[in-house]
Amino acid sequence: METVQIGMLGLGTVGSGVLQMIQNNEDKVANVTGRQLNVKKVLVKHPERHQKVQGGIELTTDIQEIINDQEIQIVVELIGGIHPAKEYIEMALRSRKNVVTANKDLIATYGPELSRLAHDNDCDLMYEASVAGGIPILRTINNSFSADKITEVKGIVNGTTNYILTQMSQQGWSYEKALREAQKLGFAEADPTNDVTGKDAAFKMVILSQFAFGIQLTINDFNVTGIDRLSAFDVQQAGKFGYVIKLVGISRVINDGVFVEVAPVLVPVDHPLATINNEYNAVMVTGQAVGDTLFYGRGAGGLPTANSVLSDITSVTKNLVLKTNGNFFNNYQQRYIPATTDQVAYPYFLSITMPDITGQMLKLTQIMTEINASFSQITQTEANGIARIVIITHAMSGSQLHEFKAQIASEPTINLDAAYKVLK
Ligand SMILES: NC(=O)C1=CN([C@@H]2O[C@H](COP(=O)(O)OP(=O)(O)OC[C@H]3O[C@@H](n4cnc5c(N)ncnc54)[C@H](OP(=O)(O)O)[C@@H]3O)[C@@H](O)[C@H]2O)C=CC1
Ligand SMILES: N[C@@H](CC=O)C(=O)O
Ligand code: NA
Repeated sequence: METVQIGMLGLGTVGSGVLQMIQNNEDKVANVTGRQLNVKKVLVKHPERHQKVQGGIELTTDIQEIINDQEIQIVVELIGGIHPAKEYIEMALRSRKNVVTANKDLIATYGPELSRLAHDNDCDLMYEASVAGGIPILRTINNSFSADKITEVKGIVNGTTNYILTQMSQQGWSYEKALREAQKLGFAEADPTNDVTGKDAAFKMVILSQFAFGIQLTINDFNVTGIDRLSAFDVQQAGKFGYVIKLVGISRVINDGVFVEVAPVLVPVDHPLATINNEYNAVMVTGQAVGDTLFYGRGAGGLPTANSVLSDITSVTKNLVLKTNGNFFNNYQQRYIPATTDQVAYPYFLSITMPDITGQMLKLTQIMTEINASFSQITQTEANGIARIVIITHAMSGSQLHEFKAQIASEPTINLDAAYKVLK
């Protein structure tokens, strides 16, 4: 049987998982593709850390060793970040090597440009692992929703933050302890800033929006809020109202436009997304014909992510056999029109502090009345002369919320500490 030679860039959490899977599952891959897979060379930064690597694999710190190797037909990029991953992928594609990557930062930022370069060189560029780790979501949207009109894609697409929120609420762990553990388990990015600030989830929503709606956008086109400023008080209060707070990405068609956001939102305890815990992710895709569908699985971790990388490697291998490399991974294209804030309506959870003195509550009620918004539920707790008011509103538009924030900002004694959407 012929062998397909692979060059891998990076041998961390995901790279090690890919190596393990290729070595353990070679029979099945050979059965499915008619080819043997062999990892010939691996690019690393610190070769001294990888001395135990077996199977005749050559370690290198020089990318040219892989680019100039005529036998290597597939380059698997698992370094992460924009540079030098982008330059390495470009070099590989220009040398007519197919590329598989798990790099959402890069694909969300330069995906269309790199896909064009791949196409121009008759190469594949596939990135199933870039969204929701082990959940096979991109190929599913591409293949199985090819005719249905998708109206919404929403879900939990960052494993690290979902792990942190779960441990904080179920084990009472501090934010710092939960983050440290997520790093130890290999869920977090090398620098976890993008995880906790919502940027990693935002990259994934950019890619999901490309597949679901055909639109090209960047993370600068929509609001992104992470969990780094979420207070334990708000998590507790949400619980008392019957909600859990999850970091959710939403991409939703409204009239002719698309509304996209990543933020902590209140999810009713009986909603499917409320039951997604730890590093698990879930993506809910709603189609006009099919209605709601839900895809669930591990969103981070070596082996689950490696499974998605291997699904791309086997697809590329099948294309090599059939000589059909060079098609776009996603070829749905539509113009992107952002939905305007007055079109987007949700109930809100508003967390407010004010001095515990007469007249304050009246002011708050007057502001709500002036902007034509109303309360659905409200609680007040007090400590040290400060009243903490938590409100769940009826649905209000983004413009009403904006006006509410402006009016509260002009009241020196009333502070709006948090405003989160509430899912229905
Ligand atoms: N971890 C996860 O659960 C998931 C990760 N991803 C994505 O997969 C990719 C890899 O992530 P992960 O495995 O966690 O990352 P790690 O930090 O665990 O591994 C990165 C690897 O890349 C190597 N590397 C880094 N910089 C360079 C460089 N300049 N030149 C050569 N080698 C370099 C490192 O080498 P050395 O070991 O020698 O230092 C290391 O082996 C990222 O894009 C990430 O976003 C996607 C889904 C899930
Ligand atoms: N850091 C990411 C890894 C997968 O994409 C996450 O926690 O989801
Ligand atoms: Na995936």
